[in-house]
Amino acid sequence: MFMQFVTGFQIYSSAIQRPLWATSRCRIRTRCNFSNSSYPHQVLQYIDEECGDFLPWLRQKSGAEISSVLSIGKSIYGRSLFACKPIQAGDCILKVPYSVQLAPDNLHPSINSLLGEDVGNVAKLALVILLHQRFGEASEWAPYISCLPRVEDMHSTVLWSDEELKMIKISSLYHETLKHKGQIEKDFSSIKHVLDSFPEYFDGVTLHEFKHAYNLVESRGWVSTRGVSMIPFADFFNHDANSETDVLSDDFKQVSEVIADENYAPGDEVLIRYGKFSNARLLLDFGFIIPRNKYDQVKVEVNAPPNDHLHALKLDLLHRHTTPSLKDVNDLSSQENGFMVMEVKSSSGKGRGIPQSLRALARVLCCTSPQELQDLAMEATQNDGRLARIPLKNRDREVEAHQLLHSRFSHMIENYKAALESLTHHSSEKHRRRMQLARDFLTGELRILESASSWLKNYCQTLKQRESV
Ligand SMILES: C[S@@+](CC[C@H](N)C(=O)[O-])C[C@H]1O[C@@H](n2cnc3c(N)ncnc32)[C@H](O)[C@@H]1O
Repeated sequence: MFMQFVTGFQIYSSAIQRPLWATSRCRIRTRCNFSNSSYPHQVLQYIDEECGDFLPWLRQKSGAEISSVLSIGKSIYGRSLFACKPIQAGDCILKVPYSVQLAPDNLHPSINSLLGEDVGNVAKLALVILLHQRFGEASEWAPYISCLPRVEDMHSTVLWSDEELKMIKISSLYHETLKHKGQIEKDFSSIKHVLDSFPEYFDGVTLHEFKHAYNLVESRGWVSTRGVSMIPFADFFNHDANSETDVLSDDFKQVSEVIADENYAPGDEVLIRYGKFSNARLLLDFGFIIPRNKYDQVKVEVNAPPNDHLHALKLDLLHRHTTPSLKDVNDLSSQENGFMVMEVKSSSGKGRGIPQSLRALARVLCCTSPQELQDLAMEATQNDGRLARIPLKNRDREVEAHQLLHSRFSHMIENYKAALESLTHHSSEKHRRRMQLARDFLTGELRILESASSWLKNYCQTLKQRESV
């Protein structure tokens, strides 16, 4: 649930030897809107006033220079980091010692000792944040805590009301969100007795406040050797799916570092990649989506019809062949009863984006006799053990299998269109923003479904044409 965080000295060493070609890639850059005067003046104009004392405080607390090339500003993504001096690819642009990172071990032992084993690191770190929020100006972390966003400005779906969540009911993200909300509520119940034991610190903490702290951790924390860590300053980086820049951790030197993956001019917003995340994942954990996100994927469910007289045989066959090798090479794996579908770039290409395992399932579901099923089992044994991975010899049946998928996709497309049409104007600013997020999110998933549907339609037509020749 966090941005990916590469740990270990070895990975760190290889990261700074990044090949030079990485610097010439084309990527999205956000520039601040400066006037025409020279850049040092412009950069100074752009410094985020609210964070004026933040970097000097962090420098003093750590006893080390954090960054001499980045300054804190604001972009359309909220608080952001900008180059204030020229940066070359390969430069180390930021170093944050572990000693000034917040982690679950910052929780006082008297509180920690009361927590059960079932309480995870995110909940523990959320408690650390709650504690320092309560201390206010008296907290030694106040300059950092005061820079964290207010709950009203965060839009992760775990913070959406039941009414708002209905807008995305059509997507698997709806159920993912409910599951995640359930986990947060469970964690809150598990720590409630600790909150009650320390009324001087936690008096009146509500589930809503806990959720806020929990989502602060999920949207800004990195998995680390300390479990999960909040890395002040590094968590002002915004996300760009095309960036190759990660936050790296060197356990030997006890420091987190960022190495630039390309050149930046003063005034450029410096962006990193949190991970290769779909929009569902971005919206659940971070509260935003990326239009035309190249890592986007939609969960599609296809079930065996229970009234099929071969139902039991088919399930048995599928069960016997559901081994780890069913995973597709491109990691488009089958997930429980769902399949993750990505955009199919060309309707006349190979159909990359539709998992092979989904097409295999459709081939099995279309069999009408035990003999056909046996033939598939035999073919799998003679090949690599995977079931129905090659087109069926019976071309009609191959068309039928893909028509079955096509009708499933068409049905989903109709439902997505209806869901999009039902999103009507709303008056409150927060709700309007979330409605726009829902609209953009569903539009992205619809685009994927339509691309897969066009490919399936084209595949069936091509097979039929070959048959009639
Ligand atoms: C790690 S914080 C980055 C700093 C943040 N902008 C701030 O104001 O403190 C992650 C949050 O930044 C915002 N964000 C980051 N990248 C974004 C992007 N590409 N588009 C929109 N919002 C983004 C989202 O609100 C996300 O939850």
